[in-house]
Amino acid sequence: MTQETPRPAPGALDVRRVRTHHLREAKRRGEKFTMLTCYDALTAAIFDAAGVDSLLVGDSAGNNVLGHASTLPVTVDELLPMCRAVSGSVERAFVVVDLPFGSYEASPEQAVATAVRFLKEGGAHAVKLEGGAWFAPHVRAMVQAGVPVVAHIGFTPQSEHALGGYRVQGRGDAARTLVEDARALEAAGAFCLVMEMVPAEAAVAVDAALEIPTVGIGAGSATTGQVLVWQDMLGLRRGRMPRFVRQYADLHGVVSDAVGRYVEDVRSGSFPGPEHGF
Ligand SMILES: Nc1nc(=O)c2c([nH]1)NC[C@@H]1CN(c3ccc(C(=O)N[C@@H](CCC(=O)O)C(=O)O)cc3)CN21
Ligand SMILES: CC(C)C(=O)C(=O)O
Ligand SMILES: [Mg+2]
Repeated sequence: MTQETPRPAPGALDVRRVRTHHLREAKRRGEKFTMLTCYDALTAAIFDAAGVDSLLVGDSAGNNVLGHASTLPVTVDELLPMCRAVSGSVERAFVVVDLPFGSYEASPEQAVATAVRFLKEGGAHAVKLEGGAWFAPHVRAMVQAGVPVVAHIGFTPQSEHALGGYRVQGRGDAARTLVEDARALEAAGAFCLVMEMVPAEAAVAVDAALEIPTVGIGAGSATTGQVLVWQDMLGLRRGRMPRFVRQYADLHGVVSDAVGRYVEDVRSGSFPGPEHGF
């Protein structure tokens, strides 16, 4: 006796091109979505084809591409070409770019001007900014200009010196402040909200207080989306991993071995072989 496998109803993210309303729809339907950082064309094409729903051209490029100790030195002019490379290499994924430190804080006008550059010159589909309720006017101005905005609260790396280092935010009573900030950012028009390094219970409270989907990094499993820095989850980056990372591959090992063999082969004269010549 054969039984027909029931075909699952297509999910909210079962689409040819991911858009803001699909991410919102995912939350309503209780479905999850994925986000990975991405800074170049080749990884963008791989992640897009592998089914990642959203790519973040993060200012974490400061640490992971440009060789800085933090995200603070990253500029718009550095992030723009990476953004263009990523947005030009995806067919399906939704591309979000970080507004770099110093490129939006001064005024809603400054935020609009920078965001417009990222959509116009970088091909981004949305921008992300770090901070709470005090940036509601900036969010509103960008949304009015036609820019989809992702908010980012909890540990906000651009404020590491103000926050006193890389620490969990929203412990105890501070969870209420996170909820208030999130509500203000949603009311200002943000369509999505990232929470970084907050206790799982605080993330549950924030997510429950919002209509818009939340994305977590070190924020437990209640958020609709999850985001990781790709060099962390694929084991390319050396050093101690943050607690919130699950490592899915050892690219550092793969690349070290391969490059080591190339060096050996050239030194020994075994590469290039006759088949590599003309
Ligand atoms: N490679 C990389 N991964 C990231 O996740 C990341 C960046 N770079 N650059 C920008 C920000 C900075 N972020 C980070 C980086 C490190 C920790 C970290 O080391 N956390 C430790 C200590 C936490 C604590 O002391 O409470 C951890 O174990 O999670 C956290 C957030 C997240 N972002
Ligand atoms: C860690 C994520 C959320 C980020 O902002 C980045 O990669 O820059
Ligand atoms: Mg960032």
